[in-house]
Amino acid sequence: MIEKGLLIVLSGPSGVGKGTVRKEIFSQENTRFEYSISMTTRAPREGEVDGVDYFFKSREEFEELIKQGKLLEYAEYVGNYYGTPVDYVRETLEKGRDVFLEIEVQGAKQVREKFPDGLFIFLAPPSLGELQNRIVTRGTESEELIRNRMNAAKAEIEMMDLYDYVVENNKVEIACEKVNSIVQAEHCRRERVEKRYKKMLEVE
Ligand SMILES: Nc1nc2c(ncn2[C@@H]2O[C@H](COP(=O)(O)OP(=O)(O)O)[C@@H](O)[C@H]2O)c(=O)[nH]1
Ligand SMILES: Nc1ncnc2c1ncn2[C@@H]1O[C@H](COP(=O)(O)OP(=O)(O)O)[C@@H](O)[C@H]1O
Repeated sequence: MIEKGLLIVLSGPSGVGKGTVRKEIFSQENTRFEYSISMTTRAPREGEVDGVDYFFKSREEFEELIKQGKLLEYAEYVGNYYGTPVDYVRETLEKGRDVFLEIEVQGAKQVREKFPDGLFIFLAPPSLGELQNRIVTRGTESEELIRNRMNAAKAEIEMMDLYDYVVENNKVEIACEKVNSIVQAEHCRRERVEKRYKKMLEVE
């Protein structure tokens, strides 16, 4: 019986705009997803608040969380750990609410193994050239890191096949609309399956 919330995973290569799209979706008043705040060992940036943007942890604390099985997935990304708190995700889904994860591709692969029923959306760049432009204009990376990111991006783009949907992030508003439509369509599909299932049980 399908009665739990939907686990929505938005992923894609570094610099494609995952954070931008996620923030835009959550700034919309009618958003009904619950955003899962990640744990990280990276230092807070100016303006970031513990428990709002991330739960900021030391390396020791993070490794303890891994040991205790408190993370649904985790990955090391540019020298820092990032991970999703498993209890929050499971409890929120149990309440019938949709949970939204915005994570990099290694983590998304782990979630796919644990939640094959989740809805996996790959955010793709319009082109590799545009991806490089975005990483460069963001201005947070050195030249060497940009080269590393571009090499990693090619491998990340090949992982697109593991996803249910690919959304091109050309215009942020349009990418958000597409993500919202995909989620809505998935809910309708699941309701239909559930109705059919109930009917089948009535007949037996
Ligand atoms: N695997 C995994 N990746 C995460 C998690 N939270 C954030 N990320 C990803 O980590 C990467 C770096 O995030 P951040 O340091 O905030 O920098 P950003 O590149 O400005 O988004 C981004 O690709 C995020 O999508 C998480 O819980 N698990
Ligand atoms: N649709 C878009 N068009 C142009 N620039 C974008 C778009 N989406 C994001 N960006 C810019 O690209 C850069 C990377 O976006 P970001 O959200 O940090 O990516 P990610 O979280 O995937 O690493 C940022 O400077 C952001 O403003």
